[in-house]
Amino acid sequence: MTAPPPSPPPPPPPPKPTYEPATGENHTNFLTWSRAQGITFHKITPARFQHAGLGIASTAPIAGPVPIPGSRRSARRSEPETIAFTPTASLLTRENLRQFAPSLGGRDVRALLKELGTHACFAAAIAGERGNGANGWAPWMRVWPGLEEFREGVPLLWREEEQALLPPSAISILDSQKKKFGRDFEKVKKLGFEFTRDEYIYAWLIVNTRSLFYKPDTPEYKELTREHCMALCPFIDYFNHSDDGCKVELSPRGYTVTASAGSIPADTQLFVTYGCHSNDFLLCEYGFLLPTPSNKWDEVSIDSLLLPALNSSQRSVLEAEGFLGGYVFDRSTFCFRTQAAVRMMLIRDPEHPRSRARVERWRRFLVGEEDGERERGEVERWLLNSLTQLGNMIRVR
Ligand SMILES: C[S@@+](CC[C@H](N)C(=O)[O-])C[C@H]1O[C@@H](n2cnc3c(N)ncnc32)[C@H](O)[C@@H]1O
Repeated sequence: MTAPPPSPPPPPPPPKPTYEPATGENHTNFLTWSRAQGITFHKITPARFQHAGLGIASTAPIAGPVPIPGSRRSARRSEPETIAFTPTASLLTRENLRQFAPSLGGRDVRALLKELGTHACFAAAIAGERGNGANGWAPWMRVWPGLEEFREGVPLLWREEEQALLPPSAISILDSQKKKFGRDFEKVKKLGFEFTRDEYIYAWLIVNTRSLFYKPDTPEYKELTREHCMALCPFIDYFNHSDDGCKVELSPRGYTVTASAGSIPADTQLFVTYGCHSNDFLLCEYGFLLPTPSNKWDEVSIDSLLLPALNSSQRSVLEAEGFLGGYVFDRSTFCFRTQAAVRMMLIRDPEHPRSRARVERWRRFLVGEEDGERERGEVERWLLNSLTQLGNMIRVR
């Protein structure tokens, strides 16, 4: 008798998901609180991911807007499943600030919003309520990161010598953030709030990292500039960012999240998109970076190379045309502003009458009436040289 053939080896176990559902008491309480508020979520769970901290994972396949087979109109797509929904009444908005923050006491909330603006005012409300266990939104506040977690990622909280290691493009974002925070904290103190710097900066960063664009169709919001149109949104603020995330829609009922394209398999991290942001911006404003090739909005500022290379006459012509500063390159090309500046740099004295013809040609290039071929070689040499300089700076760091 011959021996039976050896049985095939068992199939390898499925790869272990790279997340653990967030099961701590604070998260469980928050989910119970959420359901009681009418917040709904399906086939997803808050989870901790390797390298990306807390976020949202799918626990089962989720249907997205897939093309309907046989449909004559190729644009017809199936209704996507609702992944998460947060009703308006649960948000932190300008309208319900008083309800959210009893600590504002007898203050005139309208006047406060006018004086401080939305960001600084929300931060004052949060700083005043964070320690209030009886606050109606307390279970939500308990799942937010703490100040120590912010210290790891957010440059605003780093020591000066750490901040100095950032590239110039990030330093300029950080500088404006420092100014904005400084102004807000000063105003808050003048209005008699007695927060420590740590208390206020924590709340200010919570607003900075967790707010959504919020512009309901009301007369008040028509008057507001974009930077003041924001709300904080329980549950939907669990979603991390990618450059291509789920769709988040605002209606008078609230915010709804659906898959933006195709369906989502189980055990996948779900993202939303915070905006078309470069890695410098994500790091300074949110405290994280996307891996380099995966951020389609990434760009590198070359202001620190280009601006010092312009003489005062070149700067003043560029300024007059609205082309001074804001020079970047992305994964495929240098921006048009850079073209404008480098081409201006080739005209040594643009305000002198003898340069008139060249400056006119430069202006025609700006409006697309001149192809710019004549200067192309010189422009490309300058740009190549600037890339080499940047490469050297990066290696030194
Ligand atoms: C609105 S919260 C998103 C959910 C979140 N992780 C939390 O703390 O609840 C925004 C923060 O999440 C983190 N974050 C968002 N997207 C990320 C990503 N793609 N990778 C790593 N961290 C991310 C950053 O710390 C950011 O400030």
